[in-house]
Amino acid sequence: MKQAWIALGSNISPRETYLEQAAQKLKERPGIRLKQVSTVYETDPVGYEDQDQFLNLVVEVETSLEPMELLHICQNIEQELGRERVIRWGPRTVDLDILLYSTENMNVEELILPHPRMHERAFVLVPLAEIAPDLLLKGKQIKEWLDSMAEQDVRSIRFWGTLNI
Ligand SMILES: Nc1ncnc2c1ncn2[C@@H]1O[C@H](COP(=O)(O)OP(=O)(O)OP(=O)(O)O)[C@@H](O)[C@H]1O
Ligand SMILES: Nc1nc2c(c(=O)[nH]1)N=C(CO)CN2
Repeated sequence: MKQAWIALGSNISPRETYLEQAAQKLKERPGIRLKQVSTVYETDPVGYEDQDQFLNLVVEVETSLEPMELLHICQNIEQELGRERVIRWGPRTVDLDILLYSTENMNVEELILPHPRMHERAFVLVPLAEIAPDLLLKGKQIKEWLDSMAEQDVRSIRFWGTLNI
């Protein structure tokens, strides 16, 4: 069994329903156990700013699947929930990004681990620090990555609530 952390995001209504369905689907897939679910945060869009606000959270799973199998499950759930790729970093019903898979380092186009942009995204670090503050990313704890972020970026991540799963 391996541990993995997955970031979920949605900015198309009904955001919380998409997130709940995605988490539920993850939970029901063979080879995946949902171990922890962070609270949900409302966040300003990063990258492509002319779009609605996101709801974001992070989950920890225990899995017998290989990294690429886990990626394909995530992509399959995105498809089932109607995700369309139109604009890079644009609106989405649901997005599931694998942040970390155990201590695995991978660098193929289809799957980069750890996720290459996770350390610069407050919408990832805030929920991840809540469920895994001591987890190491490039030799540094998640709570230390968060401490080194600009205060205004961290303050823009607003507590929203919890998922019903
Ligand atoms: N760690 C990873 N988790 C999920 N997808 C990844 C990862 N590494 C590489 N990819 C690849 O990235 C491609 C683009 O994914 P996606 O459209 O979800 O990007 P995005 O979420 O909009 O942007 P970002 O990658 O910056 O989070 C996918 O085809 C996928 O194969
Ligand atoms: N606030 C926020 N911004 C984003 C998000 C996201 O989940 N939340 N996802 C992106 C691509 O992964 C790009 N920008």
